[in-house]
Amino acid sequence: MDKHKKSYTITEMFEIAEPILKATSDAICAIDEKGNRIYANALYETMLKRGNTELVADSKDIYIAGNKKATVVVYHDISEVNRLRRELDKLNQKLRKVETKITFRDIIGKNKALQKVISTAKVAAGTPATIMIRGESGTGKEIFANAIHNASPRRNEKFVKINCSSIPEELLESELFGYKEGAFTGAQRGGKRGLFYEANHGTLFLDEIGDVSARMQVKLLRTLQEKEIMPIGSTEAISINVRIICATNKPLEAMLESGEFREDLYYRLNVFPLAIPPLRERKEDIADVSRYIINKYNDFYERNVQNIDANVIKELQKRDWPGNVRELENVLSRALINLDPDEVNLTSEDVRAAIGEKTELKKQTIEDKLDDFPLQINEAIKMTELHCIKRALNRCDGDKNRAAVDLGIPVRTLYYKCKKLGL
Ligand SMILES: Nc1ncnc2c1ncn2[C@@H]1O[C@H](COP(=O)(O)OP(=O)(O)OP(=O)(O)O)[C@@H](O)[C@H]1O
Repeated sequence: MDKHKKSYTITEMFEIAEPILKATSDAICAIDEKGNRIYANALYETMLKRGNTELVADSKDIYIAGNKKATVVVYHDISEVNRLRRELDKLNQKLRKVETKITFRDIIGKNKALQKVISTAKVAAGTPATIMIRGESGTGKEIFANAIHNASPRRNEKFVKINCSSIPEELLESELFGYKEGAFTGAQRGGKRGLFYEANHGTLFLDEIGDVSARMQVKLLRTLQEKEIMPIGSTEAISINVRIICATNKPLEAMLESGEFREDLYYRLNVFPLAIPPLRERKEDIADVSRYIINKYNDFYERNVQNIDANVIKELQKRDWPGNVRELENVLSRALINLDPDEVNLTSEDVRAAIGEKTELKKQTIEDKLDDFPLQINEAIKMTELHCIKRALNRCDGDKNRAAVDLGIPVRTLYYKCKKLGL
């Protein structure tokens, strides 16, 4: 032992260590061998006074020259850790519900036409045939596609979905078929597997199939005929085994007439047609669907609605629901969010308020968008013209004759405007 080393009393030791003990985020106190408190840091006072704090404590005895001189107790505040743990548990519960596979039992409605579609879909699920689902937006095309996949022999393989209308043509091609490394500038290293490849042995759901361009229709037809894909920039075809389910809200038969949709592709896709009726044609289902939605979202929004007033259903049945079940789901979700967490009744006032909120919101977004327009009228008109013309040309695959008809202007005016706007 170092003879020159000064020996300290336990109290002096705490005084020396004070700056360190003060800097920690734990509450610390020390008790001498007689049980008297000889030290407590500032946090000790505040943390132990806060009644609801969740704490865990550790203690250690301190010996000097073999004699026990004090016991130090360290308290950790674990309320934040516990809060996060509870949050995580809740999220995990929600996630488990979301991950639960969608089945035909999730498609609610006793309406005869809907029940007929469900039974046809069940038969189709057992076959490898291509299925074409028709129906307005929000009628349940995607849940049907999911339920079919989960009832099919491919249920343990992947279900891959792509919305063909939300992606520009060049991107759609690489998304679907993939590309080889170096196929084009900006192509990622190692290339990219397309969704057809991803869905191999499983199901590929091509949503909004009526919106694919003429060129992509040719590529899709070739893929379905040959059962192989050719990634962009590659010379080697890859065999694939994919079940196709597609959906659209477009009048495909009229598009065949006008030449916008290929007949050969139509017949390849339309092997098992399923047409989902809109909600306004099955208003008798609104009660069951609403109850299902409330049950589904009660947990999600941490609400506790147990009763739906009879007037609510009457009120809901009066509407035509152009956005179908999705719109009904949005209205009921908003009504739930606005309720008190303990409220057990959903009244027609709650629903009316939620419907009203929606119209207000819609108005606001349009106004907001207009707020971003240039102040100068000429500039604003130019911007609108540019937007309308681009949209029409896109929809008509660059065909100016058809675009001019859609825009309601002579084709010569369209040529002139395109030149002026630099298109
Ligand atoms: N019969 C039904 N029973 C229960 N929920 C339904 C039913 N139909 C639709 N839904 C729900 O409505 C919402 C919209 O359904 P989905 O996305 O399948 O419609 P969609 O026809 O594919 O819409 P879009 O054409 O806009 O892509 C989803 O949350 C879905 O779960």
